[in-house]
This record gives sequence, C-alpha cells and structure tokens, in this order.
Amino acid sequence: MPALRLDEISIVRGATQTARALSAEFNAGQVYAILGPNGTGKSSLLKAIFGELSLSQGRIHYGPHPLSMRHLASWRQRIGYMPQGTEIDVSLTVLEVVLLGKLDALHMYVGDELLNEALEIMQQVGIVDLAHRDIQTLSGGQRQLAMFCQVLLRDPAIMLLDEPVSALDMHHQLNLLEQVHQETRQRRLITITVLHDLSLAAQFADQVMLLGEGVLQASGTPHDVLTPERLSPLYGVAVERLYDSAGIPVIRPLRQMNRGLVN
Ligand SMILES: Nc1ncnc2c1ncn2[C@@H]1O[C@H](COP(=O)(O)OP(=O)(O)OP(=O)(O)O)[C@@H](O)[C@H]1O
Repeated sequence: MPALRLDEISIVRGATQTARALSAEFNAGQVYAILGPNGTGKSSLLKAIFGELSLSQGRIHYGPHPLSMRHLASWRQRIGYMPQGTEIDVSLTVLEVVLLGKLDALHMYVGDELLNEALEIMQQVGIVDLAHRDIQTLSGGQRQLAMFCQVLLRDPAIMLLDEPVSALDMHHQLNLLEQVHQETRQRRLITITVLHDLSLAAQFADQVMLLGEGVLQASGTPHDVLTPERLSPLYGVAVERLYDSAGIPVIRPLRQMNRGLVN
C-alpha cells in the first residue's frame, strides 16, 4: 500500500507560518494523531494534505502521485476529510448528507446497495434513527457523527479527521475512535486525526506527532512522546503522567493551587 509523504512542507496563512519545513511519512493501517496547543498549525496541516491550502514550500506525495492543484479532483478522490466545523447551511436530511460522501459516484438516483450501505454505517455509528431528520436540527455531537458516517461511506484510502470527537460524550468518543481504529486496520487506511485529548490519543493512536508553532517537536509512539518533560513547556502547564489498568498513559494537567484566580 502506498505511503503518504510530506517533504519539507511549509504553509503560510496571512502573516503566520503554520508549518515550517515539516517532513513526515504516514503508512497504511496506522492511526496518527496530530497534537499540539491551539493555533499551532494542526488544522492547516490537514487542509494542506486535502489540497485546500497551497504549500509555500515542499511537496506531498501519495505513493508516486504528487499533490498538484491541477489534478485536485483525482487527489481528493482518495481522501475522506472531516473538517473541524460541521455546520451545514442547507436543508438536507442526515441520510442525504451521508450519501454526499459518494458525490462523485452518485447518478440521478441512489441504488438500494448504496442506500443499505449508508444505513448500515449509520447503524454502526448509532445514528440510524436520525436518518430522516433535517441536519440543521441536530446537536453538534450528532452532526459530528453524521459527518463521520459520510467519511466512512466514501471508502477512502486516507482519512483526515479534524477533532472528530470534540463535541461527543464519552460513549460516542469511544465508539467513534474504536471504529476509526478498526476501519484503519481492516481497510488498511492511512488515518490522520487531530485530537486535543492526549489520553484519548494515547489509547487510540499508533503514532503521535507533537506540533509546536508549525514545527514538529516530536513523533513516535504515545508512550515515547507524551512525557511531562515535553508536554509541560509546550502547553505551559504542569502535567502528570499516570497509567490506566491496561498500562496506557493518562495525561493529567495539574492545577496550580497557589496561583489564585486568573483574570
Ligand atoms: N484564514 C486564516 N487567515 C490567516 N491566518 C489564519 C487563518 N486560519 C488560521 N490562521 C492562523 O494560522 C495558525 C494555525 O491555525 P490552525 O487552525 O492550523 O491551528 P490549530 O493548531 O488547528 O488550532 P486549534 O487547536 O485552535 O484548532 C493560527 O495562528 C491561526 O491564527
């Protein structure tokens, strides 16, 4: 299976350089979590891989195929991208929104096979009972689940998920990330997800990449990368690393009891 490679990529947005000569390789069957403080360039990185932001320097390849703006449609055919914001301005049912995952393959009608596939995925994700609701009437978490179904229906080779569980309760967070993990393994996907919850990243990611001001600070297994020595200066808080009953690290930010009230 081809790998996705970033070679010395730089991204500039307005006056901010959000990636600086960043190189990385992503392999099939692996879940990669992009981590780092707010505004450090995580979403910009996903947008660049999706071809939504152009590079000021460097190259991106999927196997032998380069990302080029001239062949953006064929580049994007391989990708299922779930952006951070899931607001939708048009009045569509949840089922219709999910079916849009197959937009490039849809004809004038939707066959039974595709319809059943969409409904099965919605069943798996736990939103089949919402199929005929208007997407605009859903809660933020329900919309996030609908957008995830759309990505799965797309059957992508590369899954890009930008904070996919930010609006979800514990049950749905675990359910979604479990499916991300399973689909990645079974279908040999390259999965790159932005997460803020470092403990969830430690539970579900094979590899983590820690970004700080557009620079890759560290990458490797959660166990190797998510150390208090690295995290405390990067996030500007004291951090303790505990372990759950399965031996997986739990990252706990510590209150500074003597600091008093912060304005
Ligand atoms: N449209 C834009 N125009 C100019 N600058 C932008 C734009 N969007 C983002 N930026 C800047 O680029 C930098 C990186 O933003 P980005 O959204 O990639 O960060 P992030 O790590 O995903 O942040 P968060 O964790 O808060 O979602 C930030 O400093 C942000 O202010």
